[in-house]
Amino acid sequence: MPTLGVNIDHIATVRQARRTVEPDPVAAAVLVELAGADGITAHLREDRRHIQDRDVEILRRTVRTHLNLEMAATAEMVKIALAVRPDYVTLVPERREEVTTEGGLDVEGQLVAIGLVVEQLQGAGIPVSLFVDPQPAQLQASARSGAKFVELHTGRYAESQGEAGRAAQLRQLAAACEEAQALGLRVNAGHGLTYWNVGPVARLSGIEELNIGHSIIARAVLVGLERAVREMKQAIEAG
Ligand SMILES: CC(=O)[C@@H](O)[C@H](O)COP(=O)(O)O
Ligand SMILES: NCC(=O)COP(=O)(O)O
Repeated sequence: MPTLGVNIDHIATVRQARRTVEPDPVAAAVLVELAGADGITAHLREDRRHIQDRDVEILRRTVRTHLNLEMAATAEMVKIALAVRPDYVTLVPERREEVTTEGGLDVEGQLVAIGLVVEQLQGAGIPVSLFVDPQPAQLQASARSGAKFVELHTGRYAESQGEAGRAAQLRQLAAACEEAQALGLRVNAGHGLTYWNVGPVARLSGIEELNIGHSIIARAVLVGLERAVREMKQAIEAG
């Protein structure tokens, strides 16, 4: 059964809508952990559209479970990660004009650059996860990069239409889980997972952690964080 990492980016989205101080993602992380989350994920984007540097610095001092810092593979972000020292880093692709993360990292095409970032972070004792599409070439390149983890991008599964489409995407994710483990990679998964589609992904063999954000925060707006987190844990356990 995978653990649950809650991505609190969109607590910060509400705050940034007025460029004010509330709701505070740091306070949200405390409530999320009290509700039973197994980890906190925060994505410090280069454009700072939601999570701010201050959030990450304080989260490092307050998170009691584990802190996953999502970031682009840039010198600026490496410097921040080496200073903050999250429990692990997930390298994700970023484009300023994107609404949210679109595809996975092109590890195959950027193997040298990504490998250097992996070496810098893991050399400093910070494990690295690579956010990749569930494709053999990307998994093989991820293993060559030296990264400890991959996080399988579940966006295409989440957006798939109809039973046949979902089943096809799930088969691809299952095959990717198997190949990643055979390559010696540890496996997480995330993006676009909801209360309604998380079950089949939670049942895939070998996934250690599901990173879920938008769907939980969207429900929390209506019913509160504690219930939203608890119900996502239940949805994962129900499988
Ligand atoms: C990589 C991924 O799918 C998310 O963790 C990422 O944080 C999405 O970006 P936004 O939170 O800015 O939508
Ligand atoms: N890496 C996936 C993540 O942290 C959350 O993605 P989403 O659930 O907000 O789509």
